[in-house]
Amino acid sequence: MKLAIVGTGYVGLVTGVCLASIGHSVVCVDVDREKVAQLQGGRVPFFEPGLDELLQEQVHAKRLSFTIHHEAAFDQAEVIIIAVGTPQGIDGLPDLRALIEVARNIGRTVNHDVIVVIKSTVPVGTNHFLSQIIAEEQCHPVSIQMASNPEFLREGSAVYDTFHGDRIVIGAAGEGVANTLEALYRPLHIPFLHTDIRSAEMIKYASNAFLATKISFINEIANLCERLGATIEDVARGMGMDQRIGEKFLRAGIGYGGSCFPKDVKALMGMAELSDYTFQILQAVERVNRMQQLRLVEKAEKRLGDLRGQRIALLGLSFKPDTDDMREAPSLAIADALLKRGAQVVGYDPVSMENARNFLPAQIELCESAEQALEGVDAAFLLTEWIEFTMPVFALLLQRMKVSVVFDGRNCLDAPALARLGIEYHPIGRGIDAQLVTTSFQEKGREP
Ligand SMILES: NC(=O)c1ccc[n+]([C@@H]2O[C@H](COP(=O)([O-])OP(=O)(O)OC[C@H]3O[C@@H](n4cnc5c(N)ncnc54)[C@H](O)[C@@H]3O)[C@@H](O)[C@H]2O)c1
Ligand SMILES: O=c1ccn([C@@H]2O[C@H](COP(=O)(O)OP(=O)(O)O[C@H]3O[C@H](CO)[C@@H](O)[C@H](O)[C@H]3O)[C@@H](O)[C@H]2O)c(=O)[nH]1
Repeated sequence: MKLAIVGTGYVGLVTGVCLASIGHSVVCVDVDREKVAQLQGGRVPFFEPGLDELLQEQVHAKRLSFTIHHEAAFDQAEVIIIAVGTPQGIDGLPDLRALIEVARNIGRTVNHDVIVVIKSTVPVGTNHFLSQIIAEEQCHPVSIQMASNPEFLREGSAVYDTFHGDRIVIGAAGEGVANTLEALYRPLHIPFLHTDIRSAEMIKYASNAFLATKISFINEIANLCERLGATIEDVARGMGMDQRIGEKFLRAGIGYGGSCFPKDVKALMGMAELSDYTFQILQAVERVNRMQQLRLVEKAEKRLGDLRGQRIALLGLSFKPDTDDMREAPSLAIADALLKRGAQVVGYDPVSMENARNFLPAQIELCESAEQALEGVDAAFLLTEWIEFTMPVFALLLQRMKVSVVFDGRNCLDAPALARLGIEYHPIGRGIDAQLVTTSFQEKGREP
């Protein structure tokens, strides 16, 4: 099938490359000239495991090409997949300007029958809204049919997720459109779910909001484990073994970040508000997440006292491992809170140093290696569970650099190994002194 993909970000590029690899002929278009030039040169403009090799293979096989010209991409395309950004707008709802521009371009340019698929995450009703814009701009008497096909890939495992997704959701008004899209994705052997367009749009937000809820929930349980002398990993394992709960997304830590959860939770609350409905659970999910991002700072203040002048290393800056994406990374809120308290902050990330420079305040010293970042620090904060930090050799590095206190926001370090090396370790959600807990219950006149 001949496809045009609009937007070559994490979603558009991965989708384009993967669809080319199952035999489709794909032209990707983006307004960012520099990005397109890099892609034409065979280079992926961001870090995503496995994408470079696959991209080069598909370009070489002449199934994949890149352009800045919409008309060239749309020419002969049977399906146009839109994957441009929908960042958070001023009112909490997504900013749809890029999508509107693409819809206008489609209306003005397309001179043959086509299916337009919205893959970007968009508020319920956006497909309908965009189809009106296309119709208003339409210059040729052709059939332009819309479909919603939300994307569920995760950054850092985007290629794997595209080939091994749990479901492909196709929201369409007619059977013809749904059948064409099913044929497009059939080689992936992923189960399909056919719905109406609005339900497909809602599935995306409901899924992300539910996952964010799971994270805030387990983080609150972790906070309680600390106070009641339980261990969050054991608790999460015990919960996850119940298949109705499931083991995934129960990792406690310093909260969720990234370009999706924070923005999509806000958007769903915004949609609720516009419908005169208050989404109370999500208000709490957001509040808990904001609080959770600062847990390590609180712990450090409790342990080290006034943080003014104390030198603190932030290890891992991206919002999760295996990506260089810094959007809404917890490291940003943590760096900010430490600076406000007068700490001297240094940072290191194995991959996202270039992006980190653009996102973090200039006062933060960025280092070329973990070793450099750990030089003379009073404490280290582990913020992203990159594999290099979880290797046994990293604990030895901490010892060699004479780091005496470590606050682990991802519970990814080996506590007994650190104890053997004489390093004080503060993870999230592991109650350390159940005796204290008993005392406090008794003080309140209650037997635990
Ligand atoms: N990043 C993810 O993991 C992920 C996963 C699922 C869904 N989503 C959703 O998919 C959408 C895209 O996300 P992303 O992270 O890939 O965004 P991104 O910011 O990485 O990329 C968006 C791309 O669109 C391009 N663009 C903007 N206006 C354009 C136009 N008029 N014509 C052509 N290209 C244009 C930009 O230059 C950019 O390259 C968003 O709605 C997001 O919520 C993202
Ligand atoms: O148990 C967990 C799982 C995740 N996280 C955090 O949650 C955030 C998001 O992680 P993840 O979901 O793995 O990454 P994303 O790339 O943001 O992917 C989410 O957002 C995408 C964009 O909408 C969706 O497509 C994906 O299905 C959805 O998982 C990160 O900060 C993680 O550290 C936790 O704190 N605990």
